[in-house]
Amino acid sequence: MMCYEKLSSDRKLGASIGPIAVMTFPLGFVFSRPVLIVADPELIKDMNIRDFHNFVDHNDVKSGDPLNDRSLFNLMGDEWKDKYLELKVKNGDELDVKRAMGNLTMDVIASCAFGTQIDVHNDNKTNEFVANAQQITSIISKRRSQRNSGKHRDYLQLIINAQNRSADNSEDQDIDDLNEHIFGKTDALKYQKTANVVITDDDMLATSFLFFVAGYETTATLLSFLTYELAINEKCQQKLYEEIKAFNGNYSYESIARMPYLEACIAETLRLYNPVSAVSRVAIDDYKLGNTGITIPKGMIINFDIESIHKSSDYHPNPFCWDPERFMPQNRDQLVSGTYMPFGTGPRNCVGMRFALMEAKTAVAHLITKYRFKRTANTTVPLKYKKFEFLLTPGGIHIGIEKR
Ligand code: HEM
Repeated sequence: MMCYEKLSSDRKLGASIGPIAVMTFPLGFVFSRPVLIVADPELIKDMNIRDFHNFVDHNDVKSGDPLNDRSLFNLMGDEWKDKYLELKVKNGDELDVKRAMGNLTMDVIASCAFGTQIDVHNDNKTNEFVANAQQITSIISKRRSQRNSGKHRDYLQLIINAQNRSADNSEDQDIDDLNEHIFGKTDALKYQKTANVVITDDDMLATSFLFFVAGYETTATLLSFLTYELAINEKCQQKLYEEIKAFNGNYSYESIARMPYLEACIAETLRLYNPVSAVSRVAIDDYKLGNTGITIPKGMIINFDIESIHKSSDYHPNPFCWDPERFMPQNRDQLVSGTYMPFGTGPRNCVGMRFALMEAKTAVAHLITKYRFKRTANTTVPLKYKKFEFLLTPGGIHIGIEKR
């Protein structure tokens, strides 16, 4: 098993400062406001679950552009809660791994979020969606430039029209009644009918944009790091292959849920290579920070330092070692509660978590059935990272691939 120090120097910060720190300029300031860094699992749990009501919002990074300001990430307080529920309810050659996985996750997000069938790998020159997405979704920028020109002729307009119709359309009522007949009445449905949430065109654009940005790169990164680890850890790859092969190509939702080693490989990859190193909140009111004697003033920005906790030997023995065994059912009782949160924690954690996990597991099941990944002379061990990226980004992952 390979074990080595993988943090790039700019991500080592939290690990070296202890569980709580107010950082000084320039590192600990966001737009001239001081930031409290918290890397204590108990405090993070308290603040994100028990006292969530005081830390509902992310740091306000409003720019005046509705595409940014109306995205789920930037909604505040009750507005966020309404939107959140809405989404919950609807809700042999060498391989350049990062590129291949990016192609795959772009196909998936284009299909699931935008209802558009594309094939990035084979059609990246002529396909309009791909061409636009490569410049960060010009579907949306095109719309922005045509803001006052009435209705648009694109997929987003279809969704907006459908939503507007549903307010007074009896067909939707029929679907709800049918569901109630089969499953019985639910509070969620009652809430949906009375909440009277208004979704504007800007809300839909912002959400589409965020789903693309949040759903494409993160999952591509997870798949890239996992493929890399499988290539350099042959025994783990073989164990995974044998587990998946036993399902004879049946990778239904139910089958995927019965693959503990696949689950463990993904969980361990998200521990060691969590794409999002920290998440932030803003204190709605003054707040006593556990038994530290510190009171956080209203309006202070807090950064929950996920990276330090994932890499702390206090919680994860041999933290720089990629070892899926720690997430196998028989070993899970050794995990310390609250020390694993690649998707954040509490009511405002990642809304796309289940989608991302199912996408990644299904992709790996299909890939590993057909291909074997191998370390080559060009495979960089240990990996190098790009600095100052928002997500943890490898400098380049090159591995060998051969048909089984
Ligand atoms: C491996 C894949 C992914 C990882 C590691 C990840 C991680 C995260 C994290 C850490 C947050 C911040 C949570 C917090 O503030 O507590 C977040 C938020 C979010 N993610 Fe993900 N994510 C992934 C995939 C996705 C996908 C596939 C989608 C959508 C299709 C998505 C949509 C979102 C949205 C909309 C938010 C903002 C939620 C809010 O503010 O209420 N993510 N994600």
